[in-house]
Amino acid sequence: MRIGICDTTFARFDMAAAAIDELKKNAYDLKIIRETVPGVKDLPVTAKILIEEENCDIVMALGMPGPMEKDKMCAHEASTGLINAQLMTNTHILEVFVHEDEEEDPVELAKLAENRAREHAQNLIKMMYHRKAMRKEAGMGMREGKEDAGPL
Ligand SMILES: Cc1nc2c(=O)[nH]c(=O)nc-2n(C[C@H](O)[C@H](O)[C@H](O)CO)c1C
Repeated sequence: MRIGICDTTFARFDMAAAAIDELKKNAYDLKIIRETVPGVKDLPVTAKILIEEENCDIVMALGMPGPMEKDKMCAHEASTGLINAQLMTNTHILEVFVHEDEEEDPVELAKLAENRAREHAQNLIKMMYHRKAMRKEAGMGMREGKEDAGPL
C-alpha cells in the first residue's frame, strides 16, 4: 500500500508527522511518500503528482488556513482543487485542514491539529483495510479532532 502525504510550511504544527506516526502504528505494509509545499493552494497538484507519478493508492493533504478572510478564500480554492484532483484521478485525497482560528489558545490549537491528523489517519486505515468498520460508523456523527457529535 502506497500512501501519499502532502503538507505545508504555512502550517504552524507538523500534522504530517502525527499522521505518519498514526499510520505506522496501525498498518504494516505501508510505503509512505511525503512532499512538503509552501501552502494549501499547492496541495492539489502535489496530491495529483503523488497519485499519478508516485502511484499512491490514497493521499492525505494537510494544511492550516490562517484566520483572515483571504486565508479562508484560499482554503476554499484549495478544497475545490483537491476535489478536482480526486475526480481526475478517481483516488481519495483526504483533506485535513485545521483553521488557525478554530482555537484561541495555541496549546489547544496544537492538540486539535494533532488529534485531527491522527483521526484522519485512522479513517484512512479503515477506508483501505477495514471498510466494514467504516460502514459501522455510518450516521454516527463522527468528527475528527474534537468530540464526536454522535447520532440523533
Ligand atoms: C492568503 C494565503 N493564505 C494561506 C493560508 O491561510 N494557508 C496556506 O497554507 N497558504 C496560504 N497562502 C499561500 C498559498 O496556499 C500558496 O502557498 C501560495 O499562493 C503559493 O502557491 C496564501 C496566499
